[in-house]
Amino acid sequence: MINLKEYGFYDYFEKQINSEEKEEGIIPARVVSVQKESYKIVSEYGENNAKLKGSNFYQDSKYQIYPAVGDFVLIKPNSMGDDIIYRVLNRQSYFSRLNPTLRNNIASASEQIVAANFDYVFIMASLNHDFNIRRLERYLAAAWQSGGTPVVLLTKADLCNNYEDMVYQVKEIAPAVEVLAISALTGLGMEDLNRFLKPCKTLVFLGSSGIGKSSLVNALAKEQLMKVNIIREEDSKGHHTTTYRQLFKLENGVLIIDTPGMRELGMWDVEVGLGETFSDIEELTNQCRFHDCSHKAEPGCAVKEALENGTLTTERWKSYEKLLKESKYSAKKADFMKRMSKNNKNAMKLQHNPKIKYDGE
Ligand SMILES: Nc1nc2c(ncn2[C@@H]2O[C@H](COP(=O)(O)OP(=O)(O)OP(=O)(O)O)[C@@H](O)[C@H]2O)c(=O)[nH]1
Ligand SMILES: [Zn+2]
Repeated sequence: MINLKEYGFYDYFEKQINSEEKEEGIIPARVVSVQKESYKIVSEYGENNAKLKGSNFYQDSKYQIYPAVGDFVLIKPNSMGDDIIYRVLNRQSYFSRLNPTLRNNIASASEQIVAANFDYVFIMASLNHDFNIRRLERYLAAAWQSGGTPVVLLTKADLCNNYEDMVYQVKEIAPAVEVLAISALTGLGMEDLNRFLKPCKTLVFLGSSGIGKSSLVNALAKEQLMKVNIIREEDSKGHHTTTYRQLFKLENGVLIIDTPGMRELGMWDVEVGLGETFSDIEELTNQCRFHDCSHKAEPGCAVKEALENGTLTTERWKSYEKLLKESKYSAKKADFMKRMSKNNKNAMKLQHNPKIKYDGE
């Protein structure tokens, strides 16, 4: 039998289970992967597939909150097949993004949870040429807002001969946050990490691609992550398929959440990315007659003109608009958090109450 405490299940979650549920034989479990509508969970009986109890989740039903990776859920175990998920317990922390299927309609776009119930957010930035303090600020804001505790890891310290300076710079923008320079290659600074690598604690990573996340996890796991992380199973046609666990436990008991959604958040580089990739369009918009041009029907719209004469393709314009919408959404979040974290007390309060919403201020 598995003790769910080893998967981070503690009092905050336990207290949410009511006596009726207990009498009905409903037990807690943690979601380890989500693929469309099929879930993989771990409960005291081990790992199993699970599906939603339809009447509890579908339209107009009691629970509109769907399970995400890292969530604690209540299930009715089923030794013959899929366990049945009854509901999602309140989250202690989470990261979200706009639901990509609804992105084109910003007004009705919903939040999609990409990771839940983590203790630490490892914000990673590599100490090479693209070290960017503004980007770190945004990651910090997002991390505080998530309800997890941020820890900044400056990676590839072996490639930087003044990493102490960089650590100092980061500490200036984040006085309450632990900042560590590490190298997965040489092992530099790795022992300082031990403070955060406690059994039953859950980590997520925030940072762009190539910063050395896999190398770090492999160094922590002391074996190839792939080996730790792979799930082999037979699909309905009897074929062997390979999927990846999105929440997994290292031998030392540390839990790690790694989802495609988290990776996407790491790439969500608000102003910097936008200006760089779409500088031609930004230039065009500056040429519109009205500075607040919506580029729809205004006279003297440079965008409209460029679209008509073909110097700007509709596709490119559409993707710019899409990105702009997203960045407005995340900038709003980041802004709010910046104001909040000016006053550290507020940030702490927020940290313990992730349900405070940036749009409800
Ligand atoms: N010099 C040096 N190189 C490193 C270090 N850690 C990782 N690298 C190199 O950086 C590159 C990217 O490392 P990964 O661990 O794959 O980075 P990642 O963040 O997992 O990248 P994605 O899988 O694309 O998200 C590889 O070539 C690594 O060998 C380090 O501490 N020092
Ligand atoms: Zn215009």
